[in-house]
Amino acid sequence: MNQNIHIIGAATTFGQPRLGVDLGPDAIRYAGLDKALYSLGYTVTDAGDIRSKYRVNASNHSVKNETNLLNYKEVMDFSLELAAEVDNTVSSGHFPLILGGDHSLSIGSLAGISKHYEDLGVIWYDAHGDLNDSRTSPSGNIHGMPLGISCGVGDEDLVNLYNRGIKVKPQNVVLIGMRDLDEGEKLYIKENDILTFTMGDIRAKGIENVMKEALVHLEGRTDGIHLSVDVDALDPLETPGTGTPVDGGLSLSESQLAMEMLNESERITSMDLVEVNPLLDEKNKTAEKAVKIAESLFGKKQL
Ligand SMILES: NC(=[NH2+])NCCC[C@H](N)C(=O)O
Ligand SMILES: [Mn+2]
Ligand SMILES: [Mn+2]
Repeated sequence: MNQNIHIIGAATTFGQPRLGVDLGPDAIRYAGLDKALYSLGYTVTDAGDIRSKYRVNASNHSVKNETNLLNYKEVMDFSLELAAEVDNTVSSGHFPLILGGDHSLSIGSLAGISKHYEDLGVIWYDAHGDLNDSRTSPSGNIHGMPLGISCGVGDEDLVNLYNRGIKVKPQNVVLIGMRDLDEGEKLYIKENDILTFTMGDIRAKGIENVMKEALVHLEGRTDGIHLSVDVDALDPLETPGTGTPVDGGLSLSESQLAMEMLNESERITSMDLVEVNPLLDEKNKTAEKAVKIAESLFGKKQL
């Protein structure tokens, strides 16, 4: 694992309608992220937050429009800024650890990271596929679209953001924790043969076998792996402070085992940790879980 971690706060809320997810990066910091990483021996720097230049208020946020891409301009501008910061982070040899913020931030993080890899792999640890486009999205919320956009589907300017072309090949993607896929997403997964582990698969095979299969699939075909963790992959009993919770999710201990295995693989080269919304949380419990997940990814062992 890269010993130099650069934390980037991606304080965006425009990808979805619940106010407060832009406070996620500080909630994760206050839950003790940097101390946890220092104790594991890493050098940690923190860029502070990238924050939209657009003011957020209850009435201008997520107003329905005819394109079914809510807050399009806000998401576009934010993504460009984040992509540049992430690109510089990788160029300077650091591991980018991007704290969200809603999941639309992955448009920017993947745009910045993918510049540095021929065949970037992506592990999408989430209840959702985030593979919608404006036609298939039931909500118009762009946080339901970042993986689709990064795979080249949807609005041309978002697809070509920061550097032209597709950022991630669908065959280099693994979905883990799926339990709330929209019809269009299911179709896309089948048509593109995306390796997908639903909660049913995880219950049947166990998380250990799932992670092994995921790593075997990405071995050989990828030259780096980006891990995108949406805290709603975990069960809402574990992580209540998130905007689109779905029952029947992963436990903390399963997630810790998954992260430990990723640490041991030494293949993970960047990470997003997203959708922590402290305004929906109980005493910052969700941010504390996010820190535990990061600790396990960066090598904390139970024994
Ligand atoms: N990153 C997330 N939490 N995404 C939730 C997406 C929910 C739903 N599939 C939608 O597109 O609106
Ligand atoms: Mn999700
Ligand atoms: Mn997500």
